[in-house]
Amino acid sequence: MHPKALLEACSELVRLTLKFDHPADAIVSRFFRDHRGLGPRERATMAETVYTVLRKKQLFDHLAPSGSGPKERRMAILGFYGPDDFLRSALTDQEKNWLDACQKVDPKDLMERHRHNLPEWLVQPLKDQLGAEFWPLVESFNQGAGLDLRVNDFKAKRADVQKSLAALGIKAVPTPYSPWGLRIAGKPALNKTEAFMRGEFEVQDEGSQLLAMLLDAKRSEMVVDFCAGAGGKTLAIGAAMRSTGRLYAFDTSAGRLDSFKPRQARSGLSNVHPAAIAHERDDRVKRLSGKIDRVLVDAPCTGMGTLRRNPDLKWRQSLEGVAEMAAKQTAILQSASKMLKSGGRLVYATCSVLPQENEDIAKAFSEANPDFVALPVGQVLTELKVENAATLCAGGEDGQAYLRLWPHRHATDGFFAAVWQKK
Ligand SMILES: C[S@@+](CC[C@H](N)C(=O)[O-])C[C@H]1O[C@@H](n2cnc3c(N)ncnc32)[C@H](O)[C@@H]1O
Repeated sequence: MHPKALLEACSELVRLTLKFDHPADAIVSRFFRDHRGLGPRERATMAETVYTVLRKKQLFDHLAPSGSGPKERRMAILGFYGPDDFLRSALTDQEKNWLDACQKVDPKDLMERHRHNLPEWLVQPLKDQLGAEFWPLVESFNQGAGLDLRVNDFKAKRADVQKSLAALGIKAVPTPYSPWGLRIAGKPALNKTEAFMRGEFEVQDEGSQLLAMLLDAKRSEMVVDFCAGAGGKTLAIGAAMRSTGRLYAFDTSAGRLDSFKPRQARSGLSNVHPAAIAHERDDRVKRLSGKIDRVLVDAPCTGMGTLRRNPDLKWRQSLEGVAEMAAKQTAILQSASKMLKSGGRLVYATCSVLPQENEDIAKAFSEANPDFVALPVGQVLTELKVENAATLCAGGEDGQAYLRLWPHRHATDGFFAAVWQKK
């Protein structure tokens, strides 16, 4: 594609995503579906350009007014993902001069908000938790996420999947904490590989794998994945149960559960029972009251731990949104906990880094439910033989109360988990 046409296409996609009326990944996928003639390289340039604009929006909003032409074009120029000379061949002389001036700006001369590119309401809670580590976190949010796989150990061994990928020239190394994980170099296409089609692995962040591990589901148990979505963690739990017992995958979104079907078929698991529920007090939930061994609540959340992948979320969320989410999380956790039998395990998890969705919810649950004993996550992970478990945790007197994963520390998304046992 001619550089001018590619820059135009990037500008159009930037215009569409900056409306913030739908998630950026959905807008990008739809655009590519509607423009089937775009090749893989053009798609990669366009997607990365859009994501750079979303990551650095505050800085680009600051630099754009000194340029000319439509704003989305100026944003696309600033965020363009590709060689500088290729970009410049698409620009007018005026634009080239403006870009020169922008590229000469010394970051040290910028205001803090133009360097961290985060909404104000998100800055203080992060600084309060991280202190000087706030800037390494900002850096990692701007770098994009890596690619992790979870080997389906019901079907294959991690070392064998690693070998079969190596035979295709795909470099994979074991993840540091999850015994099921492989970390892939680069972003190779994996879903056409035979190992994938045989159901030997799924793409899953190492952090998500650790959340599923915390449930520690065993053969022949009755288990509920309360917010199963497209079933990423359901598959990990079902494999841990060796396809025995009963694993209910609940979600209020029938559409998400539908996307689980092909994944379940590949996985070879026959113990999973997906079911759409109307809300957390659905009759299906009530019927299981006191009957379940383990419940995972992978709660809907603001996704503020996933800004490496979903940078648009920070612009589509607000403090009011966080408060609404917290009310929903409290209600879901309370309702889901009713299903547990005596001695059963409850895991509450989010992919948020905000205490309002994490520690605050967990503490309030513990206070309101004295029949649930909080288990220190550091101890649970150590029992599961996860290496350096203590470094994955925070909170409580010894810093071991909760799972607390951070992109800049653990190379995972930001995750939280709390674990309880019902008396
Ligand atoms: C964080 S996502 C789950 C991701 C999923 N566990 C996975 O590993 O792929 C949260 C899910 O909660 C679902 N949800 C929202 N409200 C719910 C409710 N009241 N009861 C059950 N699920 C709900 C959403 O549809 C969404 O799929």
